[in-house]
Amino acid sequence: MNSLMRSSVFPLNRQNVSYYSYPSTGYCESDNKFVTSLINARRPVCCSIAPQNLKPANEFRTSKFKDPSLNLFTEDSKDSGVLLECKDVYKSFGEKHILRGVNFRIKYGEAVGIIGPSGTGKSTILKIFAGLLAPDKGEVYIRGRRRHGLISDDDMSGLRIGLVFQSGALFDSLTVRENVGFLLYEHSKMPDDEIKEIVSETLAAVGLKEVEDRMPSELSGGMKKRVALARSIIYDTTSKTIEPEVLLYDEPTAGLDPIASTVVEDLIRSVIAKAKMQWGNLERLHLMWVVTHQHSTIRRAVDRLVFLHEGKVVWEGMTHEFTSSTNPIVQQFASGNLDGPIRY
Ligand SMILES: Nc1ncnc2c1ncn2[C@@H]1O[C@H](COP(=O)(O)OP(=O)(O)OP(=O)(O)O)[C@@H](O)[C@H]1O
Repeated sequence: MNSLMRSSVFPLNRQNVSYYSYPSTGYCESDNKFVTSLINARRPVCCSIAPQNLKPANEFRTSKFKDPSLNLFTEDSKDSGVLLECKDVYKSFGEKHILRGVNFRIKYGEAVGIIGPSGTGKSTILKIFAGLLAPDKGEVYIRGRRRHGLISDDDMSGLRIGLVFQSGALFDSLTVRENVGFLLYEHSKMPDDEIKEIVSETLAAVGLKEVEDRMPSELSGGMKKRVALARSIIYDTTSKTIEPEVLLYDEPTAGLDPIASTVVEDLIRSVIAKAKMQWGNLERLHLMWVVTHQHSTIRRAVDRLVFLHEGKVVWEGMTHEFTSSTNPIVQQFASGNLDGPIRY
């Protein structure tokens, strides 16, 4: 199959790419800048394709960047296995002060969930990680290297990040097969037959069969979500590098029935298990970050939780500590009680 970007169904140019690929729900000025940067880089958008040229960690640290301040390190996180660090991060949208001094660290190989009341800024943090939004104040360090602003062509030499949006963000004009196999059609040397087979296997893994030739508009919301998940976990069997190294999921199970949720939760888990089996450790699959409200997802898919409330991290702990926490905010959230510090 020819490149989808050059095909008649997906002719990639500045005028039409955002129509074809930009998530159909919502608009964000900063996201649009990101889209533009990716268009310039001739990369697909909604998969949040991250940088292709991964360098080994030691080489990475000595890389030269246009902005000299990018070479700043946090001394203590440089060699302590910390992959990602947020230091006193603030973000407002107009008069709405969403993040008000967020601090946390995530180590290599962790499966972390971020939870908290609706509208508290969970997706905003995820977008800051992915480079779709820039913090107003504070510092974000990735592998000990300070990042300023958004992902751009110049500083895309960091991690490969796969982001599954809440909306699924499928390419409306491509079939399910083309959506799921997008990266492989565009960037791998795999023959079409093989891609077709892997796409069907990956779809089957998320509980979808015989949907390959459908268009996204012919799918239910839950099916779209699973197609997006399939797209995030499909990988090039001929490549030695992991694509992606960081998986960010925004509400991967919201709107799914309980059984479909379990399928997705186990699948998220299995990405980690697969990396462990294949490479013996998790050093290469760096991080899974899941934004969720679902208790089942908290229990099944992640090891550690970060609780965000009123723009700050108010609790961090292992998943099994969540229900026994004595923190009144966590207790109220876990029980769904109307009385307590969280007010709606
Ligand atoms: N691009 C934007 N422009 C303006 N306001 C925004 C933008 N993105 C988010 N917001 C606002 O910021 C707040 C936090 O949004 P966010 O999506 O991060 O919350 P959340 O914790 O993920 O919520 P939920 O659990 O309901 O998905 C909301 O009030 C939202 O309306």
